[in-house]
Amino acid sequence: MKRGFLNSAKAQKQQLYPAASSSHDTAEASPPSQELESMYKARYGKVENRGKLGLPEGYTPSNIPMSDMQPNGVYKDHIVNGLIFTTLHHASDPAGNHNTELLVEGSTKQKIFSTPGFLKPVPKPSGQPCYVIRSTPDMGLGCFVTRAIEAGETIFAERPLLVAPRSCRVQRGPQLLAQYGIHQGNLVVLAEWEKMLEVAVARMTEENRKALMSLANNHTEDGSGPILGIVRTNAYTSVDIFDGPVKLANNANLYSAILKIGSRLNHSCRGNVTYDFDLASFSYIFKAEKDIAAGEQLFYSYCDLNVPASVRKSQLAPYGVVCKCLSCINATPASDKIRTEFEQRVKDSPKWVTNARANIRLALKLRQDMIDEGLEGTTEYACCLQVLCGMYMLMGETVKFQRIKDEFNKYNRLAKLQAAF
Ligand SMILES: C[S@@+](CC[C@H](N)C(=O)[O-])C[C@H]1O[C@@H](n2cnc3c(N)ncnc32)[C@H](O)[C@@H]1O
Repeated sequence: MKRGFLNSAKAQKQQLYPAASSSHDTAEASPPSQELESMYKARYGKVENRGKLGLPEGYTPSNIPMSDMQPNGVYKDHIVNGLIFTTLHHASDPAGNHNTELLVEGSTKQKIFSTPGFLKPVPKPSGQPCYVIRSTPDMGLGCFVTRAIEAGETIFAERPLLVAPRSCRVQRGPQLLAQYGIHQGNLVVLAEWEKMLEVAVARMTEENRKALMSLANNHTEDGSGPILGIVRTNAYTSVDIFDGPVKLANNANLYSAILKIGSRLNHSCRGNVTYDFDLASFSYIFKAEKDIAAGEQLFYSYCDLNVPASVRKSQLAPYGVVCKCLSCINATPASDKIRTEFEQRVKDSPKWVTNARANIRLALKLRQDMIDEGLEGTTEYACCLQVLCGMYMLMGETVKFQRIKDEFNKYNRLAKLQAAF
């Protein structure tokens, strides 16, 4: 999936805890070469078929030890290759089926565990569960809502099943590549990383292990083991959790999170769901970004929204997704122009307010274009409504003002803009 899979610009939100020794934002930095050498980046998405090339003769995968189990049924922490196997466990869940298995650097574990209020309960949506996972005709399993949902409503929230580094942190990675050559060396690195993931998965409760192992796997032909294949098909890149003080280029020090429900969300370029990660409860919170009718499928965009259909197609291709959303099947040069220009048009729109009567058409056209492209869930759409409200207010059009204001209030539940009316 795009965005790591979920790796697009939209998902690149600010981290929720500050960089330890940096007063400024998490500008991307280049990793020191030694650090880069010690990690091997597995490409997410569907990678090439490596044909019949197998593991090198004479290579035997490392044996990674397990730790002892504590009386509460949770395995003790232990360190292998500079990473800690640890379990997020909440006393209120003795069965442990809301546990998260973490495979993290020690300093990262410390940052996570020292988050103020950690570990809060997972936020509960109001009312009964309102989603179901079921088959789709052409996308495998998907997640559907069982009742009408309003824009801004929380649909579900969950802790990840597993959080592990995005890159394969194996011991002697560069040496393995040098010893076995780039192709077989890569296979060895993938096999070594699988061994680490095997231990993380062995530490899970049976229910969580089953949930993880039943997720989709597109990486069956590239040398990934069964767990790494699932991780690479289903991972949300956790932009809030990273090693060291700053995020490194190419996501090298970020983490992947695998979710039981969230990893069942299929892609659409006209998505209806967005998510936030809350570090204090260590949970992903999924919210409707549009009104969703009972029975509709939930979709999240794996690709960038502000690019033409051809670019979206190429961003999605590595993930085995051929998008058949209305915006893709009905794409025209005009719809591509809307996609590539809507952000700039929204940026320009506050200028229109000074001459509201002359410019109201521009604002109405912008709103309609965004609706046509299914972009109502974007912050830009709420900005556009805010501008329209300002224009109608200045024009003394109270009925129209009220109608757009009601719509603005709905979409602003997620956008959280400061409204001046
Ligand atoms: C994270 S999984 C989503 C859930 C998955 N459908 C399942 O059965 O568990 C991602 C995979 O779902 C499939 N998928 C997602 N969106 C799709 C779409 N719009 N069209 C076709 N397949 C899609 C692709 O195989 C993709 O690699």
